[in-house]
Formats: sequence, C-alpha cells, structure tokens
Amino acid sequence: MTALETKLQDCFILEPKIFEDHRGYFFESFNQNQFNSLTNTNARFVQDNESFSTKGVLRGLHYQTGEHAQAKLVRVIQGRVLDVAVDLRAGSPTFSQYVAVELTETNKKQLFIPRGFAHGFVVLSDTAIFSYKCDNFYNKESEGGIIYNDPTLCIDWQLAESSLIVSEKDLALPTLEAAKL
Ligand SMILES: Cc1cn([C@H]2C[C@H](O)[C@@H](COP(=O)(O)OP(=O)(O)O[C@H]3O[C@H](C)C(=O)[C@H](O)[C@H]3O)O2)c(=O)[nH]c1=O
Repeated sequence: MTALETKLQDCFILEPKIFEDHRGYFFESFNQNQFNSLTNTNARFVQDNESFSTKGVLRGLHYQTGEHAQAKLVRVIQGRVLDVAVDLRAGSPTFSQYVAVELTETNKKQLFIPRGFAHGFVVLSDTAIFSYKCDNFYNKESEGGIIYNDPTLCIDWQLAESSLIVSEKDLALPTLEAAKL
C-alpha cells in the first residue's frame, strides 16, 4: 500500500499492492497498521457502506455535522467514478477547495476523506459499486450537504449537467454560502 497526500492536508490517495497470478488477483483492501502509519491518523472505522448506481448518478455533496462527523475511506469495486472531497474544515487554509480523483475497478485507488469534508461522486461507467468505511455511525439528524453545482466550488463533474441523475434530497441541498457547517 502506498499513500500520496493531496493538496488538501490529511486527505490521501491510497494505492494497494495487487498480487496477480494465473488465478486472478489478491490485495489487502484495508490494513489498520499500514493505514495508520501511511496517513498518520488512527481513524478507527465502525461502519461499512455500499451503494450501486448507474451512469450519471451523482451522490453528494454530503457530510455529517458536529460530533457525528465522519471520516471515510472510499473505493470502487466495480466500474469507474469521479470522487470529490471538499475541505469544509473551519479555519483551513484550503477551505472550499476540492480534490477530484478517478476511482476505478482497475486502478483500485482509494481516497481517505477526513472529518470536516463534504463528499460526493458521479458514476462515469455504465454501473458502479461503491464501497466505503466510516469512522463514525450514520446519524440522520446530523446530515448536511452542499448542492453539487455550487457556484463557489465550481466542481467539474466531467459529465454534461443534462446527463446527471440526482436525488430530490440532493437537489434541495443548500449552496456553500447558505449551508450551516
Ligand atoms: C448514508 C446512509 C444512509 N442510510 C439510509 C438512509 C436512506 O434511507 C438510504 C439512502 O441514503 P442516501 O440517499 O443518503 O444515500 P447516498 O445518497 O448514497 O448518501 C451517501 O452518499 C455520499 C456519497 C456519502 O458520502 C455519504 O456516506 C452518504 O450521504 O439509506 C443508512 O441507513 N445509513 C447510512 O449510513
């Protein structure tokens, strides 16, 4: 496993070591010791999530507030997504900046998104299975979010707006300016 810190402090791209042979492949998708030493955090994940989406589905930008904030370690098991993490940490020198990383079944890259970030992704392949670990439990009452096409963030989702599939809930999310962070 290797880790590369992005321009957003504490947000890392992780690349596992893949062992391939005539049968197929094997890799450790998560190793607590390696994760801790590579990211210099000791996030302890307590919940795993999985979602299936078709092309153009955009989920996000989501976060949980306060003591229910979640750090996430995200990856793609099948397909190809553009994954986006937005720095919303109070006082951060990179506040409102984002990183966008293609996570695919082929590159097997993972993105570690610290607490205090908003997260979202758009599906670039026909379908995608998205799997991620959270270091805090789901808490519906503390759910927050930013509208995906926020004019301040100016995120390039790579797909035409007309091809995006967004839930009613996500379409109703506030702008960064209006959000209660
Ligand atoms: C997140 C979550 C949801 N749910 C229930 C609540 C709804 O009845 C249903 C679908 O939830 P939602 O529409 O919020 O799912 P996504 O739009 O995929 O939300 C996720 O997408 C972005 C990309 C994220 O990073 C978050 O983890 C999460 O907000 O699952 C649960 O029971 N537990 C959970 O942890």
